[in-house]
Amino acid sequence: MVDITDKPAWLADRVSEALVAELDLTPKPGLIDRRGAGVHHDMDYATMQASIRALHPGFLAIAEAGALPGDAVSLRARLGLLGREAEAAMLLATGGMNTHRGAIWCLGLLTAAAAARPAGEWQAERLAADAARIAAIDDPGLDPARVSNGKQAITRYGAAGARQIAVEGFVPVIKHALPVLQRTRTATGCEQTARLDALAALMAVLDDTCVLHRAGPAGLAAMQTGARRVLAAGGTATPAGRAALADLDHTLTGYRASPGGAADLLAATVFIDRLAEHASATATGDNAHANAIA
Ligand SMILES: CC(C)(COP(=O)(O)OP(=O)(O)OC[C@H]1O[C@@H](n2cnc3c(N)ncnc32)[C@H](O)[C@@H]1O)[C@@H](O)C(=O)NCCC(=O)NCCS
Ligand SMILES: Nc1ncnc2c1ncn2[C@@H]1O[C@H](COP(=O)(O)OP(=O)(O)OP(=O)(O)O)[C@@H](O)[C@H]1O
Repeated sequence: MVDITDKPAWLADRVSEALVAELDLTPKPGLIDRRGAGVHHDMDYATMQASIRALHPGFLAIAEAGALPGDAVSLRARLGLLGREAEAAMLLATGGMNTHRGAIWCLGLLTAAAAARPAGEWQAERLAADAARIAAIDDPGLDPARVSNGKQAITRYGAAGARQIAVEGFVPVIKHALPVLQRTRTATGCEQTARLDALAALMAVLDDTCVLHRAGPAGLAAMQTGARRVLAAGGTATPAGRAALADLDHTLTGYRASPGGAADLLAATVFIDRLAEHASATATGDNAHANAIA
C-alpha cells in the first residue's frame, strides 16, 4: 500500500496518469491516440501531451481546495474559478485549442470529492455521489451568455450533456465502464484491452455532445450502435470485436466526429478505478476530515 503524505499532490499525479492513459490508449475510434490525430485537424498527440502537463498545477489547486474544510457552496464557487483558470492554462499551452475542457470538468469534480475524504473512503460510488452533489450547485461565476457546442447540442437535441451526466452521478462510468473494465481485466489480464472495452461501453450509452454537434443524431446513433457491436462480438480481445472497433473508427471518420465526452469519461473511469483500488488497500481513519460535501 502506498502511504499518501501529500494527498493533493498524490491526486494531481493520478489525474495526469489517467489523462496519459486515455491519450495513449490505441486504437481509439476518431480520437487522438498513438497512431495519430484521428478526425482532428487542429490538434495532435503533442498538443494533448502539452495540455496534460499544463493542467497539473490546476488539478493540484483543485485538490487543495477540496481538502479544505468549508461549505459546499463556497467550494463550488472556488472550483468554477479554478476550472476556468485551468482552461486558460490549457488554451495557452495548445494555441487556443480545446483539448481537455470536458476532462477538467469531470476530473476536477472527482478530484475535489476525493480530496475531501480519507483515502479509505474512496469507493467508486461514493466518489461519484460526492462529485454529483458539487456539480448540482450553481456556479456563480458562470457566464450565462457563454455559447458552447455542448449547450447547442443539448438545446437542439435534448441530450444529456457533461453537466447532467455529472449531476446524475456519472452513471455511464459507474454502471457501464467500470464493471466492463474490471471484468475484461480479470478475463484477459490485459489493461489495454480492458480500457478499450470500457471506452466501447461508454460510447454505447453516452449522449456525447462532441459527436452530436458534429454529426447530429444519426452520427450519435451510429456511434452507439457500432460500440454495442464491439461489446456483442465479445469485446476487443476477440478478432470479431477488433474488427467491429475498426468499423466504428471508419464510421466516425466518415462523420468527421470524435467522441471527446467518452474519452473524458474513460479518463474518469481510470482515475476512479485507481482510487478505489487504493481504498480497498487502506484502512479507514487517516487524518483527513470529511467536509461539508462528504
Ligand atoms: C460544464 C462544462 C463541461 C461546459 O459544458 P458545455 O455543455 O457548455 O459544453 P462544452 O462543449 O464547452 O464542453 C463539454 C465537454 O464535455 C465533454 N462531453 C461531451 N458530452 C459529454 C457527456 N455526455 N458527458 C460527459 N462529458 C461530455 C466533451 O469533452 C466536451 O468537449 C464545463 O466546461 C464548465 O461549466 N466549466 C466552467 C468551469 C467549471 O465550473 N469548472 C469546474 C471545475 S471542477
Ligand atoms: N484523445 C482525445 N482526442 C480528442 N478529444 C479528446 C481526447 N480526449 C479527450 N477529448 C475531449 O474532446 C474535446 C475536444 O473535442 P472537439 O475538438 O470535438 O471539441 P470542441 O472544441 O467542442 O469542438 P470543435 O473543435 O468541433 O469546435 C475536449 O473537451 C476533450 O476533453
